[in-house]
Amino acid sequence: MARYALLSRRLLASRPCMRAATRSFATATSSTQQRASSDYRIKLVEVGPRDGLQNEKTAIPVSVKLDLIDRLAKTGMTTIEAGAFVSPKWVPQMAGSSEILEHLLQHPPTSAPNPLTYSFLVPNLKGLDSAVQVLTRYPDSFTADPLPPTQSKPAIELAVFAAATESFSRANLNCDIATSLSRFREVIQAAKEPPKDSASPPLRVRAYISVVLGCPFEGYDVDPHSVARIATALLEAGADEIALGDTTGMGTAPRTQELLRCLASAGVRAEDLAMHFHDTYGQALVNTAVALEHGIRTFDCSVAGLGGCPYSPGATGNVASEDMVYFMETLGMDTGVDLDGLVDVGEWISKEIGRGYGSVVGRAVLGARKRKEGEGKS
Ligand SMILES: CC(C)(COP(=O)([O-])OP(=O)([O-])OC[C@H]1O[C@@H](n2cnc3c(N)ncnc32)[C@H](O)[C@@H]1OP(=O)([O-])[O-])[C@@H](O)C(=O)NCCC(=O)NCCSC(=O)C[C@@](C)(O)CC(=O)[O-]
Repeated sequence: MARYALLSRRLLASRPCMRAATRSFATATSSTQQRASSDYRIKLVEVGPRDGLQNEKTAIPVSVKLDLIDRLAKTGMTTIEAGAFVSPKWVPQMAGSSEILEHLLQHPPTSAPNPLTYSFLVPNLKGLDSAVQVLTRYPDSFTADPLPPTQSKPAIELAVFAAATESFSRANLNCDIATSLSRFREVIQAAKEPPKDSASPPLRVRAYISVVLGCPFEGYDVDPHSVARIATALLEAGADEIALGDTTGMGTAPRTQELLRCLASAGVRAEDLAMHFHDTYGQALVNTAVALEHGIRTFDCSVAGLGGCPYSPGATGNVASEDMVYFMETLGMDTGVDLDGLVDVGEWISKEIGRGYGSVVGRAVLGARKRKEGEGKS
């Protein structure tokens, strides 16, 4: 009963937003007046330090991860996924996440141009407990909501991660979807309603749903209605945002559209959604365009196109942040991110972890810089 009451409330509340969603982004221009409108403002979630690095085979020192986070913050990125409180047996690369959180709280951002949020994955109460142990040692060093950069205090956000198929849920979380949802309900409730004597404020919780457009084990036919049911369950549990993960990069424009229409019919508002596209088949920006048309304004991306889930065989990196920023800015959307600075970070981290530079835009910007230098010399 409560579920239906909540759904109908969401459905009614979603009307203005759905009208905005149908307005075409193709008419966007970069005039100051239009860019000031929130419809043209894009929130990018930089997942490089977590999703970008979790699948790397050689151990990356915490100092490099911290350097990466710091450099990304300076480009204007407002939300940075900084680590994951998951089992180190499952994902060894995320083992230093407590250290990372502790360092970020001890060293507040001093030169980030925008309010900053650091996000951390938690798969269960044990992960939440590990995060809270650090947070309670520094109760005055963070907030739940982003503050102006002058306040030099980051916001901390947590993220749970469900899956749209049973096979992926078992591979990634070692449990079925129903069990994962009941665990996440507990995590979300504990994060949002900390005990009265706790030093931690209620925290914002994002909820991922992986493999929404294709599963490495079950193929392309992921039922959008199942995704809508899981999204609704997570929102009803108190999640602040649903991040739809095209983990395998199998998503196409028509199927992205079908999925988003199905979610809208189920009463899930565009403003409660974020898109997390991997670029395995080069469709991430096309699918991003479809999501923009649906009114979605929050997008995940990873510097230098790093990334991949260890439990999604064959999937490659997230859409590169450099490509995303360039794409958005050419549409007249405002990301608040300095593309040149981002390319410097992308080039640096690629060298640091011994990979080729995986951003098409990044390589083009570097090429243009080189040509300009050549012209200057001749
Ligand atoms: C959920 C579990 C832990 C279940 O794994 P399990 O083996 O069923 O857990 P368990 O409760 O039976 O515990 C087994 C051991 O793990 C420990 N343990 C248990 N929980 C934790 C914890 N939080 N932190 C640290 N240690 C933990 C626990 O203490 C115990 O240790 P032992 O007694 O053997 O020494 C495991 O499956 C896991 O860690 N999975 C995470 C996998 C992962 O991180 N995947 C990548 C992130 S998701 C992703 O990339 C997709 C995304 C978000 O980017 C979106 C997209 O692209 O789709």
